[in-house]
Amino acid sequence: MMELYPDDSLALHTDLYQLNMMKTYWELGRADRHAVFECYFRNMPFKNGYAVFAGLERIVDYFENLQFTKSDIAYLREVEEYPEDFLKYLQDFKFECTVRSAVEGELVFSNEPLVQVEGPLAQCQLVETAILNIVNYQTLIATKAARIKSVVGSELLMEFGSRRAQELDAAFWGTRAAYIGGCDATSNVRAGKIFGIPTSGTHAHSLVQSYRDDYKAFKAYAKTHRDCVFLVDTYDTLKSGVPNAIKVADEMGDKINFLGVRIDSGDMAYISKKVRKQLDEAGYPEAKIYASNDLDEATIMNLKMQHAKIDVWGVGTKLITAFDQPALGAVYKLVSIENDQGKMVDTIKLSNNAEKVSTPGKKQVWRIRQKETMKSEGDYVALWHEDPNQLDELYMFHPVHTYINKTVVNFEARPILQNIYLEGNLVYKMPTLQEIKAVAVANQDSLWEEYKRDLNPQIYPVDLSLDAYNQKMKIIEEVRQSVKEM
Ligand SMILES: Nc1ncnc2c1ncn2[C@@H]1O[C@H](COP(=O)(O)OP(=O)(O)OP(=O)(O)O)[C@@H](O)[C@H]1O
Ligand SMILES: O=P(O)(O)OC[C@H]1O[C@H](OP(=O)(O)OP(=O)(O)O)[C@H](O)[C@@H]1O
Ligand SMILES: O=C(O)c1cccnc1
Repeated sequence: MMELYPDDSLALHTDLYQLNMMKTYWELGRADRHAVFECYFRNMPFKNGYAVFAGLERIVDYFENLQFTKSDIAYLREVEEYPEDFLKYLQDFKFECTVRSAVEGELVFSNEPLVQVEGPLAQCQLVETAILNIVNYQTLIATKAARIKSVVGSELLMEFGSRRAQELDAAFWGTRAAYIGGCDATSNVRAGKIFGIPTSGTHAHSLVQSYRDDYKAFKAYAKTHRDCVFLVDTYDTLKSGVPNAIKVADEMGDKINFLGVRIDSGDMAYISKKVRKQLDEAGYPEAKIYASNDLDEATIMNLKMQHAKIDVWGVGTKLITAFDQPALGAVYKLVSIENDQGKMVDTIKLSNNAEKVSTPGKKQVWRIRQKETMKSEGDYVALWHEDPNQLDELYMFHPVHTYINKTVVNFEARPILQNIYLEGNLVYKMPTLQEIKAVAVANQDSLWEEYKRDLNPQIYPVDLSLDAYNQKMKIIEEVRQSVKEM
C-alpha cells in the first residue's frame, strides 16, 4: 500500500532533471536570472484544422498551491541527498513568475506559444513538467470533443468515458475538457458536482441481467425513476427490448417521463431505423434513440450517412483516451535568458529537423481578423515589442515557404496570450465553465469553414513577423558560426 503524506503537494510533480538543473542554477548563482519559456505543440492533433485550448484552470490551481512541504523536503533530503542550503532554498520557494496563456476555449494552432512563463530561471524550470502534463492532455481531449461535436451537430453528445479513461484524474479533468470542446453532458457525477457540468445517465445491462427479464427490469426502473431511458439490447433489441420498453411506458403513462431507449450493439443504422418505426407506431414519436458502443467522429459520420435514426450520442473510450492520437506533443522551450551583463538574449534550440528548430525571443500571438468578414485570416507570431495594430497593412508569409505570402488590410489584431500571473500574483479572473464553452463556440464561428472540416482541412496560417523571422535566421547563423569556431 502506498504511503500517504498528510501534507502531500504537487511541487514534486516534476521530472527529477528539473530539480537537478535547479540545483546547478542555484549553486552557481543563476537561479534568479530572468528567463522566458514558451509552450507550444508542433503538429495539429488528429490532423484537425484547429485545436481547442484547455487546462488553464488546473494550471492556476497548481500555481496557487505550489510550495514544497515538510515531507517533500524530507524526501529530497533522504533520497537525493541534496545539501541543506539548497533544501532551504526549496523550502522558502515562493512562486514569482509572470504567466501568460491562451484562455480556455481559445482556438490554438501548431507552432505558436500557448503558455509563456517568465521569471527566475529555476522557477520557470520547475513548472515545465506540470504545465506540459496538463496542457498536453486537456487540449487534446477538448480538441477531440470538438471534432466529434462537429459531426454530431445540434444533436446531444454525452461523455461516457470515465470507466475507460487513463485513471481518475484523466476521467475528471478530461470530462471538463470534453465539455469545453463540445460535449453537452457527462455521466461523471463528480465532474457534475465540482464543475457544474450537466449530468445524464441511462442504465446498464446489469440491471436487466439482474432481473433476467427486460420487462421486469424496465418496470422496476420506471417505478423508481421519473426520467426513463431503457437499454434495449441485452437479449434481443427488436423482439424483446423495444416491445417491453413500450409496454412499460404504456403501463406507467404519466407516472414517468419516457425519454427513449438506448442501443449499445449491433448494426446501429439498421437497428435504429427499425426501433424508430416501432416507437412511432406505438405512439412515441418524441421518444429519443440513444446510441453508444465505441463511437467516434468517423463512425458517427458514417451512421449519419446511412440515415441512422439516432438522436443522442454517447461517446466514451475513443474520446476520453484520444484513441487515435494519444499525445499532443507540446513542448516547453527557453526563448530568452538574461546574460552575464544583465541583458536579455534570445535563445534557440537547433535540430536537423527544420520543424524542431525553436523560434527565439519572447513572443505574442496575434489573431488577425478581417474587419469586413470578421473571419480569422491567420495568426501572426511577433516579438514582444511589436504591435500589428499600429500597422495599416500586414505582410504575412509562410515561415518556411516564404514565397507563400499575402498583405492584409483593414484588419484587427487580437492578442492571444493573456496575463494570468504578474510576478507571482494571480491577475486573471477565471470565467465560469459556461462562459468558457460559449467562447469556444464563438471562436469556431470566426473560422472559415475550410479549416473546420474533420478530413483534410486547409492549413490555417501561423506566420512569423518579419522581425521574428529575421532574428531567427540571424541566431541560427550565429550558432552555426560559434559551433564552427569550436
Ligand atoms: N451501421 C454501422 N456502420 C458503421 N459502423 C457501425 C454500424 N453499426 C455499428 N457500428 C460500429 O461498429 C462497431 C461494432 O463493434 P462490435 O462488433 O464490438 O459491436 P457489437 O458486437 O455489435 O457489440 P458488443 O460491443 O456488445 O460486442 C462499433 O464501433 C459500432 O459503433
Ligand atoms: O463504448 P464507449 O464509447 O466506451 O462508451 C461507453 C460504454 O460503456 C458502457 O459499456 P460497458 O462498459 O458496459 O461495456 P460494453 O462496451 O461491453 O457495453 C456503455 O454501454 C458503452 O458501450
Ligand atoms: O448512462 C449511460 O448510459 C452510460 C454511462 C456510462 C457509460 N456508458 C453508458
